[in-house]
Amino acid sequence: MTAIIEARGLGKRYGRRQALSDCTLSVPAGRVVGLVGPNGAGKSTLLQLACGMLTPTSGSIEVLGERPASSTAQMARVGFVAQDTPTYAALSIADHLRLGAKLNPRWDAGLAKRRIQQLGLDPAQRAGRLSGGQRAQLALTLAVAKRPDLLLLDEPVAALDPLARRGFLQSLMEFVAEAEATVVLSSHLVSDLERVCDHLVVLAASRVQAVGEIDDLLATHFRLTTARREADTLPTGMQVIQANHTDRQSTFVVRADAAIDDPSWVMEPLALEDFVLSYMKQAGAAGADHRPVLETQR
Ligand SMILES: Nc1ncnc2c1ncn2[C@@H]1O[C@H](COP(=O)(O)OP(=O)(O)OP(=O)(O)O)[C@@H](O)[C@H]1O
Repeated sequence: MTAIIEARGLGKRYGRRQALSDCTLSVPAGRVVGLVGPNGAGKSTLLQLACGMLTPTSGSIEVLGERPASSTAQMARVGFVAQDTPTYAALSIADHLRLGAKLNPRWDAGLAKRRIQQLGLDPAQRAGRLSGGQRAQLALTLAVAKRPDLLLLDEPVAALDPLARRGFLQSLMEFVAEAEATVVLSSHLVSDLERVCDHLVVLAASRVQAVGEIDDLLATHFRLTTARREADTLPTGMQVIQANHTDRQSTFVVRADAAIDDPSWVMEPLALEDFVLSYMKQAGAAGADHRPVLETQR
């Protein structure tokens, strides 16, 4: 399977702060990949390394088979919207679209115009006068109209109201289906990621904690409940991600390839949000030296 992003032992250090450590992952073509993790986990750093705005301090990353931003041809195939959705305050929306057409060889003028119309935005309006959400929509329009093979979006829906968020995610899915593009988007909203993503990367404490197809991740993680007992009494082949105990009862989030055939255990599937939270908590408890615990690739 062709990998659109291939990172090996990737790391980024800002002075003494290690923002990303030992990140090894492979993003398959045609996927919508959710990047999730707590504040300061390294999500923006990873996205900026992927678009070539940052250079690694260790390891390597390849995007579309090349070092990021290594050629204009490659840059034309990658769209990136930074977290602060930068636009030019003094330029109008129409100016932004004209600039997009001049700078991007694969520019889709019809799509850009349609999107601005659908959003009810006035093309004559200066970007500096737009609300935060409207500015985000303009930045997203510019990125999509570039017709990239890879679209990197850093918290694209953070500034959007719930209706606009739903609309944006819908149009993102249509874009992916039509253009057969790969999208990586970071978000704190797991429910949004669940709606549009088929692949997930959990980053916490500057490391990849879990990565893989969402269906595979959920098929191999469970919540186990039983009368109080310690984790080392669990059946073999189970990896404990998180353990909680009350006086009478123990609950474990585990990774397991098969169900337990023992009536003293209640084994339930895990919701995606609980899956993400379990890995985030585990990373928090283990501290910054924690090693990646799971890699599931098809
Ligand atoms: N330019 C910088 N200089 C120094 N430290 C930085 C810089 N940019 C990021 N960091 C640090 O690197 C770490 C990772 O930051 P990053 O912005 O990648 O996290 P994030 O997961 O995107 O966070 P958030 O969800 O809050 O946007 C943080 O500890 C942050 O303080």
